[in-house]
Amino acid sequence: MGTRAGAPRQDAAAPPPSPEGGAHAVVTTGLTKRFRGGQLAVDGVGLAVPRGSVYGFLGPNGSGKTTTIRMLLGLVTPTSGSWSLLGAPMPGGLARTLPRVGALVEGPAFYPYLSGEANLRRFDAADPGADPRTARARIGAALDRVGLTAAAGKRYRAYSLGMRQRLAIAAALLGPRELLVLDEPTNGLDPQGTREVRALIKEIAGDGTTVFVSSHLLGEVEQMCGHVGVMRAGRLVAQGPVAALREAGAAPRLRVETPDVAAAAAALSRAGLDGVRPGDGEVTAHAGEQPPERICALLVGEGVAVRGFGVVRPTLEEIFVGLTGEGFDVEA
Ligand SMILES: Nc1ncnc2c1ncn2[C@@H]1O[C@H](COP(=O)(O)OP(=O)(O)OP(=O)(O)O)[C@@H](O)[C@H]1O
Repeated sequence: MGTRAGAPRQDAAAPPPSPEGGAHAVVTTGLTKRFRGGQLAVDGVGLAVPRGSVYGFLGPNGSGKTTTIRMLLGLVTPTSGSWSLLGAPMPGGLARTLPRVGALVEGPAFYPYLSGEANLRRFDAADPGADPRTARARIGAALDRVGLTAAAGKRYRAYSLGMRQRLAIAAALLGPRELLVLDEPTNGLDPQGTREVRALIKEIAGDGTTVFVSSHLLGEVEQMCGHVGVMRAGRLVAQGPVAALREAGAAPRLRVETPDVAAAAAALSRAGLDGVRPGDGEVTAHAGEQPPERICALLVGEGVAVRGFGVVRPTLEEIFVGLTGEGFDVEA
């Protein structure tokens, strides 16, 4: 989609160096929202979003992602807790900080009969903080950033789903942004549109912008994000680099295929292995410190018919299902 390839250009997404330091673009402490009526939507969430990261905010529908995002942007008042954006404590710093934050929470309503460019002009004109004198350059840069320069004059209704969503992201990039917050940006897109948006997010992150992106799709987060925060029923149940979560959650297990399930399970327990789980024609257990070949020899020595033997690591999906207690949609 892009015309990137290193050519110098005015880039709406490239942030200027931030005067406010700090290793994190977003920090929350005990962020909580209880709606009138008693619903505890977000419960003591402590986010730490490293600057420059693509941070996937992952959780099933209804787990509190949108409410958290709305609190970050000052659209919903937290019941308790505190937060900062780009190093500035909120909500006091909202007016000063929000111009450096692009957000796509509920997609902007675009006019079908206007071109993409004309839609952005209207959108920009409605922003009291946007300087009309620089509108043309900023709109041009945003369209370029999302790869819509060639289609700028085309009517919105003729845009594909992916182009429509890229235009919505362009609307969030009408100024230099240090942080881009996207709530389920690929929801409702076809596979091609999903690929376009995912590639765009990676490009924007490549410019140095921190991207905070929510999703209920594990596969999507795995493909796009270096960091992840996992929500379950309003609580943040895990957070960190994807690789570290994978490593921490992926304690290797021994898997023994055998018709003698009960005998194999008993032998593994006697050998001191934890987490022995008999299954259908197989037994698994935590691999522990003992060399697998010794365990295998021990099983054979005890007369267990070993048909297959191996060390397996849980997939990322299995780790997250363990964390959230429910299945994730892994399609992306
Ligand atoms: N304005 C509101 N008033 C009362 N309850 C609400 C309100 N907004 C959200 N909730 C509830 O808070 C919980 C969290 O919703 P939220 O939209 O934040 O979750 P989510 O993870 O973003 O899910 P989804 O992707 O489906 O929007 C849900 O149970 C929802 O019904």
